[in-house]
Amino acid sequence: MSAKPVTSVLRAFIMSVLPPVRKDRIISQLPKCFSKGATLHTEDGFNAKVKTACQEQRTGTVGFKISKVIVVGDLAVGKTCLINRFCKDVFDKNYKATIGVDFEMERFEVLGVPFSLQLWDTAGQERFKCIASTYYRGAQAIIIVFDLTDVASLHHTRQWLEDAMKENDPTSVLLFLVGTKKDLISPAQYSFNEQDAIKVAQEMKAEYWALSALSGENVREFFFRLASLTFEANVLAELEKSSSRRIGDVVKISNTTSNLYATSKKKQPNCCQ
Ligand SMILES: Nc1nc2c(ncn2[C@@H]2O[C@H](COP(=O)(O)OP(=O)(O)OP(=O)(O)O)[C@@H](O)[C@H]2O)c(=O)[nH]1
Ligand SMILES: [Mg+2]
Repeated sequence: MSAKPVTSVLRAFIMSVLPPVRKDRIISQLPKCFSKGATLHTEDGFNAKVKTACQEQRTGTVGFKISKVIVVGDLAVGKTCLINRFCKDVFDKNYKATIGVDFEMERFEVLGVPFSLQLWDTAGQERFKCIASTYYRGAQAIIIVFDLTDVASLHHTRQWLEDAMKENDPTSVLLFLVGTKKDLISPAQYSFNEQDAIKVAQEMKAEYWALSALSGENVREFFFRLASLTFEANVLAELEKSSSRRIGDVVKISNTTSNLYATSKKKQPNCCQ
């Protein structure tokens, strides 16, 4: 039996048990990057193969998969506030440390295909780090957060990335370096700090964003961009799988054809496998 009827039936079943995707979670165009100096995708629109596959309903299991996204960074940089601003549209000025991990689900519709993200909010406090790190594995995207008003938190992002990468495949995971609390910094100071942040993002091969959970500036734009790029990578992987199944051979293609950083990524050994 071919795979198509099975996936169609499964999709119909899942659609019937899940509530519909919220109207404000529908993505029909690729959202713009924040900075052309540090982006994962230089094209203006979605990959043409991805658009065609969505139109022809050839996205395989993508429509009922849940992509894992982990959020890491120093304590009190604003990870929880960032997730809460996007998922619940709330902001709490009182600091309540995350203990271990927490997670939120967000459902989108991208190019007409349902797509879910599971956002894992991890603890930045040292004493909870070993619990949190047990949840790093299997991420499709990693958000490394720093506080724009605290330069040390930017420097620590390299260590957060290194720890998260021990549990993940560097050839397929998408990286985002996110500076928070933009409302607390003057435009002049921001421009000065941005150069450093972009340099770190380029070294990491991450896409850079600056935002504020307090004002909401760039929060929705950032998550829409993340959802879109993760979706695109999933569809391309699905197309690669189905073409290799058809021709009986494995063809290696990069996650996003226009991924600036894709060619220089090398597979590193995973200590836990
Ligand atoms: N002004 C301002 N304050 C923020 C912003 N984001 C977070 N904060 C404040 O920063 C503090 C820490 O925020 P959290 O989101 O709890 O930090 P966290 O990174 O989740 O901290 P851990 O869970 O301990 O790792 C809180 O007092 C927030 O109100 C922001 O965009 N602007
Ligand atoms: Mg937290």
